[in-house]
Amino acid sequence: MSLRSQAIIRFDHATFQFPGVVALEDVSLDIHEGEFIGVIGPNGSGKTTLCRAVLGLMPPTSGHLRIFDCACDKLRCHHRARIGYLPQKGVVDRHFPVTVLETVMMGRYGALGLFARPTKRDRDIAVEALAHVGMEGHRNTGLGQLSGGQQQRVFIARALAQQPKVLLLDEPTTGLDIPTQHSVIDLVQKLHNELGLTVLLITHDINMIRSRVDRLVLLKTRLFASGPPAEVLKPDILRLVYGKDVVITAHDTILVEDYHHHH
Ligand SMILES: Nc1ncnc2c1ncn2[C@@H]1O[C@H](COP(=O)(O)OP(=O)(O)OP(=O)(O)O)[C@@H](O)[C@H]1O
Repeated sequence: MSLRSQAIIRFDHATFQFPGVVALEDVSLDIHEGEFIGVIGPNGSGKTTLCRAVLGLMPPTSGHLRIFDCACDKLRCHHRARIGYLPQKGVVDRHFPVTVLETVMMGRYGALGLFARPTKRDRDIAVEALAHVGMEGHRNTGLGQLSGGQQQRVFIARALAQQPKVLLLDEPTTGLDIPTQHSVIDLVQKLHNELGLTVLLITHDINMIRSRVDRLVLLKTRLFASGPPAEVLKPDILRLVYGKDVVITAHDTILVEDYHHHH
């Protein structure tokens, strides 16, 4: 058995519910070390729930979820600390008084405990994380002074400062212009290749990631399809999941109408 066949995240017939709502049902999914996985699906299909589950914020109501072969029913389980997380982007106040390096140092707090003083080693790890995202020259800049794309790089560095095995990104390109969206995804791909990170990337932008990921996971409350992009992105599968909202152009670009209009 090769190392690669070791599943580091394993959903086994796992169901996740909010009161009165099944958010994800009977999901069985093995995520292997070193995979680059894109998670797609329509509005309300359970993408964020999958993310919350992996972070330990939502235990399964039936079935099992194991992270690094641990059931991790405590949020503070050290296995969960090996998962670097980029939340959906909020708006950063231009005057919020925090520097780039201070932001990245927050990624060390899980390892430090909240009241321990960071050491030189913590600082070195944070600076190295900034170098990985090409922002080491901005360490003393105010976070609010940066462009949206630069802020995303800093938040990715904060996740890297955790020295994670897995990088979990929830809609990392939302609110960015198209060239910046590409540069953020390029960076994620580079980190995957160079650091050997396992990547779980949640996105609605199928075209942006289809040529980059090893595997697509298509959700619609259930795990509807999982496999290489060419196998998942078949017109009949897409029509079943997205219905009349999906248009596939002559150039094979996939357009999903109405995405996020409810937000
Ligand atoms: N806090 C909550 N309380 C109750 N129901 C919720 C809550 N959060 C999500 N849900 C429901 O769970 C289901 C899955 O939602 P989830 O947010 O995981 O989907 P999503 O694919 O991330 O959606 P989107 O693309 O719109 O962000 C939906 O039916 C949603 O209405």
